[in-house]
Amino acid sequence: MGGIANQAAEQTVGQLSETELLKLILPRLRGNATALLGPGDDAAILAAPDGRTVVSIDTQVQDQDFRLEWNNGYASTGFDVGWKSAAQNLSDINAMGAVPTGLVLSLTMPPQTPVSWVLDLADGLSAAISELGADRCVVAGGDLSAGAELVITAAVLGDLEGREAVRRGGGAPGDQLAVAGVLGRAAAGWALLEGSQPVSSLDAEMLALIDYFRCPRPPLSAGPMAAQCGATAMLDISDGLVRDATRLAKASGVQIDLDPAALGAFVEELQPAAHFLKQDPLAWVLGGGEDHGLLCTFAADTVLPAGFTAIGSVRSKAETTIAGITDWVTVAGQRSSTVGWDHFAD
Ligand SMILES: Nc1ncnc2c1ncn2[C@@H]1O[C@H](COP(=O)(O)OP(=O)(O)O)[C@@H](O)[C@H]1O
Ligand SMILES: Cc1ncc(C[n+]2csc(CCOP(=O)(O)OP(=O)(O)O)c2C)c(N)n1
Ligand SMILES: [Mg+2]
Repeated sequence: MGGIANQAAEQTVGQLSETELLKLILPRLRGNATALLGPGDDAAILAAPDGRTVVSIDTQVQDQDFRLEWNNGYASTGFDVGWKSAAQNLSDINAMGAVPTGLVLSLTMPPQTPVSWVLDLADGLSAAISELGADRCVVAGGDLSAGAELVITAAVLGDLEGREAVRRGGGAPGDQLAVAGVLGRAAAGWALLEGSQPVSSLDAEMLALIDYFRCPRPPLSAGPMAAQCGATAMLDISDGLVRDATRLAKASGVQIDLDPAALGAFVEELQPAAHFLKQDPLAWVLGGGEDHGLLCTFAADTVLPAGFTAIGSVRSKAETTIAGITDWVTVAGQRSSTVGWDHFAD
């Protein structure tokens, strides 16, 4: 069987039937006894012990979210894209205070895609689910199609385990603003990939930043823990700290001021890469998406759970507006020059 699989791995997806391709992919997708019915029928069946189901979906499109050839010579592997697909989806479940229970995967591929690239994608997806600690998450099924470019979509389900979900709109004046996970590393990695210095010339520290862009590590236990500790609002940072903090501020009707001193450790570790690329590391920390950290507000008297760092304050929108501050999010009271990622903006 291994011999046949190896032979197929040298082929392109256009040389196989859907059934043959699925036969190769399915054993690599993480299965789990918690699925009442896994891949193979018209739909899968998962248990929903809480009675409520949390659901989210995220897509990656070739040349919009990853490149098969980056400017610095690196080629995104199937593993990278599979890992990120899982990570970005699991992160949205985490950000509600829930635990991922199931994921479905849709792959649109040009016929010339190597089978080995797709199998690598299945391995990356499964590795992220395991290594990030989504122990209850099963890959329940998916879909295959052909198209002009690679499009990878995953939808994920989650279980609140009896907790209340933490939404974006519960932040209140006087709350502490805190973050779990990292800020700016994926943006630095992305800048290196788009830069003109060949990947072969980068040192280990810079390669580690590219690794973080390729395979982000959302802090998956932090969401349920924050929910348990009474987080008043929460979301994951996918499009950049300032943009996502603005979403939280608008939903909560509050004004957020970020403390640059509290962001210092995140900025500091990016200094060598920033120096190398002649870019501003604070812009990566404020505007960089794709790290999938968690941004939370907690009441002033809440002891921050392990893994969270205070990075700013939450004020009354009405009061700050009267004081002449029009922005939902400021940095040390000033307008941020960095806004973050938007697929439809330039
Ligand atoms: N095409 C769509 N149809 C319906 N709802 C959408 C669509 N795109 C985004 N949304 C919803 O808008 C909200 C914001 O989306 P998005 O910014 O992608 O969330 P996130 O950054 O958490 O992944 C989410 O609740 C999402 O479900
Ligand atoms: C080729 C390429 N260009 C640009 C980017 C940068 N980028 C793409 S999506 C994104 C933000 C997060 O993705 P999105 O689909 O908005 O996730 P969501 O907010 O829906 O979770 C960023 C910073 C990239 N990863 N690859
Ligand atoms: Mg999100």
